[in-house]
Amino acid sequence: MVRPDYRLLPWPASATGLDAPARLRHLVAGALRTGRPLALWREPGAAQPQLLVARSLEATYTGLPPALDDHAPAGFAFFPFRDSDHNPALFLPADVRYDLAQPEAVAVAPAARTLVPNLTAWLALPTPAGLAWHYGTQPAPPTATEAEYTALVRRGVAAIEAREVVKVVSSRAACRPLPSGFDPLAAFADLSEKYPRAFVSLVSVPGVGTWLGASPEVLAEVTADGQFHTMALAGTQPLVPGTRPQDAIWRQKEIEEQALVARYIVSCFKQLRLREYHETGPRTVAAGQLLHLRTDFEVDLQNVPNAAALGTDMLRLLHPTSAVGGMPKTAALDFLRRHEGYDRAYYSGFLGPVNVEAPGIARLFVNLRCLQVRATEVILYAGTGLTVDSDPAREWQETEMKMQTVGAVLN
Ligand SMILES: C=C(O[C@@H]1C=C(C(=O)O)C=C[C@H]1O)C(=O)O
Repeated sequence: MVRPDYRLLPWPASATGLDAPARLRHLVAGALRTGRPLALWREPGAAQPQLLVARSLEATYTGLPPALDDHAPAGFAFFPFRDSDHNPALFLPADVRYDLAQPEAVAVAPAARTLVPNLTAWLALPTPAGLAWHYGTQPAPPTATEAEYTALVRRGVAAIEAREVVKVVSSRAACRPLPSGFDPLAAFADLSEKYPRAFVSLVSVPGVGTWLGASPEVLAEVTADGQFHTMALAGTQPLVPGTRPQDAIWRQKEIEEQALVARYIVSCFKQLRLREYHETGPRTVAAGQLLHLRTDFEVDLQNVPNAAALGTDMLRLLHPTSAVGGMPKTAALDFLRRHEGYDRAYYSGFLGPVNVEAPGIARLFVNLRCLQVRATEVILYAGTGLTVDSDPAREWQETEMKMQTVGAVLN
């Protein structure tokens, strides 16, 4: 749905022969060529993706997590694990929108009216073959060998045994050569097809880089019918071909790990003095080739005092959740800062549209199962929740499996 104050730019006659994906490529090329940030995403279960182009890099800098109420600005949040000068918190204003479900026109927000002549010129150009993706200016992160990662896991387990933390989620980066002719737009389409229930995203921002992902995890969602939704997702095992998720058997370790995440969410509700919420699960869900335990939490915003602030307040309490940091939060984040040995950047941050479809609709996901595209290499990221029973070799295996979700597009 396009909001009434947007101006609709029809495609010129020269675009008549172009289908919606070709038009998408065309717009992406224009945004990249003119140094503009963009976000392309496909919501879980949706048939078509949507593109948003911000009018300028400067307009995307924001110091805070986005507000989740119907008066808040419309845009796409791209938030790092830890906000810093290297990894700024971004909010791409919804200046130019292209919804592939409505491929006949491009919508331009009132704040970006001055772009109309430039946009009209882009639309009339021939579709370019190569695209100039934005690359990050930070060096590639150090990657951990199996020996280094298992040492980190042992350290984490020791910190749990010493009661410094109850749970900590360690992670690592891995580097692969960029396959020749790698096309992020084709990879995005591939992920959308492979993972129909994931939140599939491709974000490209000057200086920050190009990130591609297929996330299974909702961080905070506010829906058209006035519901707030979040989830506790944790515990991992491979989906054995020919078996059903609901028949999976879980070990005590995963059950406890996931219960901690659920308890953390409940503690956030308690801090906001919210008692009226529905909790469903835990149940087993599939995410690509993996199974996880998931508990869903729903709040009917019609039934709570101060409903307008609830989404915003919850988001600020939730990030980073114990599914990606640990518990207690400060001690776990401190452990990671001291021992993890690399910069997570936007991995395990969050991303998604706020008030884009309509005021009051926001869908933010944890940035998991993602990779960063660089000029000659690709960086994959994955983590694992540690408990006192963690086996280092298994945790390494789990990061390998998690990297295969998005890594499938490199084969
Ligand atoms: C940290 C990741 O995933 C998180 C950790 C999980 C676990 O420890 O079992 C499962 C799902 C996610 O909440 C990741 O995918 O990198």
